[in-house]
Amino acid sequence: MFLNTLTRRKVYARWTRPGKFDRNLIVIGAGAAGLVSAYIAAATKAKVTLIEAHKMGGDCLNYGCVPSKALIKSAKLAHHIRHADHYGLQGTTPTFSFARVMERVHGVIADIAPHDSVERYADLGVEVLQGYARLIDPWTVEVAFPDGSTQRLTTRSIIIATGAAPFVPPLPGIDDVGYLTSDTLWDKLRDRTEAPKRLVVLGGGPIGTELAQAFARLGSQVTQIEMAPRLMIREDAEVSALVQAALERDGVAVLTGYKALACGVTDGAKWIEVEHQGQTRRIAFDDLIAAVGRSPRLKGFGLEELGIPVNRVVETNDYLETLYPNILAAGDVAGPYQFTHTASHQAWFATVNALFGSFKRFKADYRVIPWATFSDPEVARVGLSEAEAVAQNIPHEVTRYGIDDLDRAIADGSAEGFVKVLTVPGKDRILGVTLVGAHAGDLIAEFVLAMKHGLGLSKILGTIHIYPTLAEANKYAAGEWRRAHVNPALLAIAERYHRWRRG
Ligand SMILES: Cc1cc2nc3c(=O)[nH]c(=O)nc-3n(C[C@H](O)[C@H](O)[C@H](O)COP(=O)(O)OP(=O)(O)OC[C@H]3O[C@@H](n4cnc5c(N)ncnc54)[C@H](O)[C@@H]3O)c2cc1C
Ligand SMILES: NC(=O)c1ccc[n+]([C@@H]2O[C@H](COP(=O)([O-])OP(=O)(O)OC[C@H]3O[C@@H](n4cnc5c(N)ncnc54)[C@H](O)[C@@H]3O)[C@@H](O)[C@H]2O)c1
Repeated sequence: MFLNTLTRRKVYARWTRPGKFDRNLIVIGAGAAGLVSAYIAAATKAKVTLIEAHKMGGDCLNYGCVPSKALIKSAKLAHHIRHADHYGLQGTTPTFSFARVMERVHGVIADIAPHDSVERYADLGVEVLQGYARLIDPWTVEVAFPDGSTQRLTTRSIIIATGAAPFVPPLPGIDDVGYLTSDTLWDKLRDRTEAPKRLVVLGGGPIGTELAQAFARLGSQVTQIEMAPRLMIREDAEVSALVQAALERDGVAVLTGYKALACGVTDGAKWIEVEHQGQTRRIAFDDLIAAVGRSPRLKGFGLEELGIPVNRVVETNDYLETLYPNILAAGDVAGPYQFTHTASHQAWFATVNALFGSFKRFKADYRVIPWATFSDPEVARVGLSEAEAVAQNIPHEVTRYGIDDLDRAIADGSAEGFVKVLTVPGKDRILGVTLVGAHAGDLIAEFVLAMKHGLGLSKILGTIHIYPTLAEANKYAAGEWRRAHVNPALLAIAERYHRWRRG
């Protein structure tokens, strides 16, 4: 669909281009993608307007990364109190008010909110408008303000950064039983003195897995329902197995290969009907969290009227340009990833291409994309997984280091997990890393740097890592690779040399 320049020009033919523009850039949506776009534009002295319909900071700050990680922290502490005997203390059932935990979650959001606030961005030189934006033509955006007034702005370029919203599966009865999503649960559960008693978590992706474990640790009786054969299907099967075992230890009933069919209320009691290998059964619950994926926000702001093609995400080319090269997209709405850090990463390409594309355009670079799921143990990945390498027929070698062997992990009582490194056969060049263990999301940074800058495992092995740290796992993994690649001929010579030296 993205043809030559002539064809591209044709898409503008039905519109009247303004003689001049009020702004260089309008950014729609103030989540990670929009904030970073506006920041870069202002830093390069462009006149930029950022339009947000709801809350500054978008999903990550208000409904996603921030509240979930704050909840996970309280849950981990509850877990440690419960299992304090592992550390020579007396384990006990934690007593707490769930409302206080949620109060802390909201406190954390409030503490971080100034980073993404209207005031901060205004100080940086961004014009921030709080209203709903709609594309009128390729250069005009209309803002509808909460008081009912509207304003039309013209701009040379536009970045669509409208994000994604939780997908709610169309199960019969789901509206009658009521459900929570990541958008609603932080407010709806805010004043509860106790965590939901019987909680169903629908979905075994990162959201479902992080929340299922956190709520179980905070006292909920959790049933997690995933229709795929295993949790966290994008990761290798051994990762899914390890995470499932960890969740089960925390009391989560993990049902994989279970399809949700319907929900209902019988005599005031809520249930969900699931099907597994031809058998159906009902699971009673008090609350249900739908965590079965997030759908990009594509409707209601002019994409249809402008004829901008969408296919689950806004269609963009390598430069993040839509059908109209002056309208670009970044973040969850553009895909293919749905992470805060990929949204910010794309924002750089979208903004630079929007503002300076007439001189030089940059292709969005997806070569080294890391992510982590903040279960306990954490799961972090960069590059290829073993299953992907096999499926794509990519020649590779696998090196493993078991974190159960790591001094610091043993001392910390977190001796679980592994580092798995895929390399080019016979070389130390890294193709991908999967890291499972405490702080895996932090530890993987060294491999991300190595991959990004072409450093092989020998360079990691040759780097001093502080003893005793979890980060030593990376070095030991590199050491495993080295041991498997010693030159036997050289070793034989060394052995003869030592024998000769002994006389
Ligand atoms: C529970 C949960 C946990 C998560 N944890 C992590 C994590 O640990 N790490 C991680 O990297 N990612 C995590 N994510 C994903 C992360 O939150 C998203 O990838 C990220 O927020 C995407 O940023 P974005 O800018 O693309 O979109 P958003 O943050 O969704 O921002 C889009 C903004 O656009 C606004 N908007 C939409 N339409 C209009 C319009 N027409 N006019 C004006 N404004 C509009 C919306 O109100 C919204 O504020 C998590 C998500 C959830 C739900
Ligand atoms: N730590 C992180 O970085 C983090 C944390 C949370 C979310 N996120 C982002 O948010 C995105 C969305 O996360 P998510 O977990 O909601 O979605 P997901 O698409 O990753 O996982 C959803 C899961 O639900 C299952 N499912 C779908 N319909 C179902 C049904 N009817 N019954 C049972 N199971 C069903 C799917 O098989 C899938 O495994 C992720 O892809 C990720 O990019 C990131």
